[in-house]
Amino acid sequence: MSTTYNTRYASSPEAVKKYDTTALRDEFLINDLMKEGEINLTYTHYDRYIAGSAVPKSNLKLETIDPLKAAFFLERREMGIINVGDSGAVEVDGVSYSLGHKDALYIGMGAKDVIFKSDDPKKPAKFYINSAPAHTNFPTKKVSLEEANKLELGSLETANHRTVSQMIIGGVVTTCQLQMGMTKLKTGSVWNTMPAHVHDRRMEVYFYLDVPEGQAVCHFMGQPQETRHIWMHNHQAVISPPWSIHCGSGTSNYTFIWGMAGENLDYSDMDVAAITELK
Ligand SMILES: O=C[C@H](O)[C@@H](O)CC(=O)C(=O)O
Ligand SMILES: [Zn+2]
Repeated sequence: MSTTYNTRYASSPEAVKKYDTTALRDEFLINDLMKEGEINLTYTHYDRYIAGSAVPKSNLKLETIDPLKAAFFLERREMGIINVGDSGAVEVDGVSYSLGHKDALYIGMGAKDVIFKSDDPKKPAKFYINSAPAHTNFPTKKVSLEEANKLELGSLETANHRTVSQMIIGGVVTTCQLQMGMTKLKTGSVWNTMPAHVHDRRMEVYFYLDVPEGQAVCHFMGQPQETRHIWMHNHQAVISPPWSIHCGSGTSNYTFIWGMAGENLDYSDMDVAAITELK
């Protein structure tokens, strides 16, 4: 078996108020990503969203997992992939898409064979994977970082100057409900998604990368007036419930991949929490 998974159930905000550090990390932190020679996935009960990784030494074939009750993984799902490692390829029903560092691939519902490959097993590709239920097939498409829709947000004065690259999003690629992109903080800026927001219509998963050796990112979650934090290290992900803020501050600048699914495809559907009101 090259494809393994674990399950995370959904938590209510009332329950989460009482979680200690261990409970919070057990529920929301994904800390088993980017293991060489494996496809490992976390199946969440938040919009049935899946987050995981594939790091091929030799070719890794995506297998279906039990909770899908599907003949093949993408029978009723769509998938987004971003390569955060060295160059590789994803073969979809015999068509090979080469993905360099930070290239993305959207795979539409119905694709039967998905195979992850590294160009050089000594310098493997590291594919970060998100998947959501789908209702129809939209064409598979590669999106490079250059092709992404860019938003320049924040400022150095407020330590949140960053570039959001919307990679898998309407206008760039058509999806059923999946949206993914990458946000890079400029040197000297440490705060992502500040002012923070909730969007109760949509869940989100954050994957932190390019965190320099010896540095870390403190991820904030919870209702705006009941916040909690999770210390995150490079190549860890965190599940963000729809009722929760999701922002972070690092001990240096860093990059992260956000992915979401839910009720609508309107990226700007966010309920911003005033900074002065956070508790
Ligand atoms: O709902 C959108 C997601 O939280 C991210 O796109 C926000 C983000 O990257 C940022 O502001 O830094
Ligand atoms: Zn968000």
